[in-house]
Amino acid sequence: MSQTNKIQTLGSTLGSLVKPHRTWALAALGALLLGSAMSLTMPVMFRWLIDSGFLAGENPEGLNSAFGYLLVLVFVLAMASAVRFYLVTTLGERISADLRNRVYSHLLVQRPEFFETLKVGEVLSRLTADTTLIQTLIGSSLSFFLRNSLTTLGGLVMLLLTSPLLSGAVLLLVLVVMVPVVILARRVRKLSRASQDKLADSSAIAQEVLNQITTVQAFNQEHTEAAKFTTSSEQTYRTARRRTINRSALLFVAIGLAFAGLVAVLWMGAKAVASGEMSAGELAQFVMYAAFVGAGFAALSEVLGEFQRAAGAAERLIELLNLDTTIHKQGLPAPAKQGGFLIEFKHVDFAYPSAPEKFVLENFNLSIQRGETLAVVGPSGAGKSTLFSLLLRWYDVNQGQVLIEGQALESLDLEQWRANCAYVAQEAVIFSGSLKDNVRYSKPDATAEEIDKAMADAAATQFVRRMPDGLDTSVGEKGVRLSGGERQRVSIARAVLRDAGLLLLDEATASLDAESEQLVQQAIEKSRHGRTTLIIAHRLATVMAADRIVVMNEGKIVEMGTHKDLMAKQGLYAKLASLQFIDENAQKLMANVAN
Ligand SMILES: Nc1ncnc2c1ncn2[C@@H]1O[C@H](COP(=O)(O)OP(=O)(O)OP(=O)(O)O)[C@@H](O)[C@H]1O
Repeated sequence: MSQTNKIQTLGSTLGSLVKPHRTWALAALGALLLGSAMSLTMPVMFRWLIDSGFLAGENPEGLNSAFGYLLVLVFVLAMASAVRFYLVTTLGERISADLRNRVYSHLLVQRPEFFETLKVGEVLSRLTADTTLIQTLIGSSLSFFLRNSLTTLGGLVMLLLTSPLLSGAVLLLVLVVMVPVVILARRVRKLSRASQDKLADSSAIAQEVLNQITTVQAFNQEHTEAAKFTTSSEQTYRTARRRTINRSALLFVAIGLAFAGLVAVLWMGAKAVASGEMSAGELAQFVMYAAFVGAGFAALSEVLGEFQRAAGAAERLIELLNLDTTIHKQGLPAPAKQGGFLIEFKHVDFAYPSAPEKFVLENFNLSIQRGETLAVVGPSGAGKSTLFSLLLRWYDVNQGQVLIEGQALESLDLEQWRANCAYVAQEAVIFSGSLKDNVRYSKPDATAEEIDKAMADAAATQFVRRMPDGLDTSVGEKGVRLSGGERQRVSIARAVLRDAGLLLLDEATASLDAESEQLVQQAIEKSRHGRTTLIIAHRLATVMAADRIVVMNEGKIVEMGTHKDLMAKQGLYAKLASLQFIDENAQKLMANVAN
């Protein structure tokens, strides 16, 4: 993006953010204008004081009222500044909260592929650090900039009115100061972006490691991980230092040149007073305005650095907000659940967007009847879970179609369609909160009876009874306080509670003991009536209970039929089944030995 485009996008983003709060922003602007006008009036007051005999001690009454006016001026200035500060800072907070909410809502509707390429830590850093920068920009830098621009501009006009010759000298000075400032500011901006990126990298590293802390500790990787983090944060530090060096240089140039010039102007002014070309009051007024202008430019150069950082942050946030990996959502009303759904995969080709060359499904065809329970088996990586990803529309097919009751899945209203699906992931997903919160995640308005029934169906009643606070027991982040099997039962209860027309179970019973598995099996058995159920399973017991079994290998269906048919075929299924039998026999043997 070119520099002008960047400023334009920053401007239009800021504009759209400020728009809903324009009354507030206008009030802030009013207070700012009033404050600046008061500041600019101050030197005139001083000139008047000096020239009307303040120095000579004449006219003591006039002196009293002049100081009285000055006091009023100071009071108005103080009030305007306080009001401006309140309005502007609050506006900054409001807008940064709006922006955070907007970015977060936008993130939540991104396709899963977005999160495959961008690390969660990085996203979080954008959500917090970058929005904070915008807050600083609106809540202080922008007002600082406006205030200083006004006093600088007003000061310049007043300088010209006071003494055109001396003003010429001051303007020359401004030009001399501006050139190095602009060059340095550009460098600061580049380094700012780099520094924010580096910070995001560090937080992405920390996020991943802290999420997997037990594995890190089990493999003694604490030192390696700490070293990785250190390397990353050292890079952040070095970039930040380079930025600070440049900003310091910026300050030196701006302040040094400005004040040196001021001294020169003062010298010229002193000579003018001595020769009677100027009154003492006029010189005082001139010097005050020149100080305004000098300090104004110095302040502007400083705030320019802030702008650059905020522009970097805004650029990244705009990038996020403009991302369009969202799924086209609106569409035809999804068909009503009438004893489940008729689902057809027709000539489906599919490759994950992150590996577009590798087709996970190729010319895949499958019809699933209304109310059918279909088991999907096959070796790891065969493409079983991918079928679920397509049915839940995390991804769309590359070729062919997925039809629901004869309608293309892509044409259906996504929210309505997903409301018809209940899904249990391969790895049970548990949120922090209570057991109850976790179960009713699928149906927030569920009654206590419905929750109890779902828990009972998922064979979870027993373990919940043993919990200190029953259903209100807090499970910890990601459910760390539950065992693997307990987590799985909670996520099954969640799916059962949804009472959806399509139930998708991805190895839902894998971490259950034999008894719980049997109980859940019975629950699935009970709940399969009136809905279409797809079960990905490795265990034979689960598979045998299905109406039909589909055997997949390398993205294709290689066999299909009942357990009996498939065993008779002596193909892949029979092979997988025999391995499973051996496995189960071995387990029984072990159990006998243990007893
Ligand atoms: N997000 C992804 N991006 C790229 N490739 C993926 C992604 N998810 C899965 N794959 C690949 O797609 C293929 C099928 O994966 P899938 O998860 O459907 O297999 P599966 O049959 O469910 O395996 P398992 O029994 O191990 O769960 C695998 O080769 C896998 O590496």
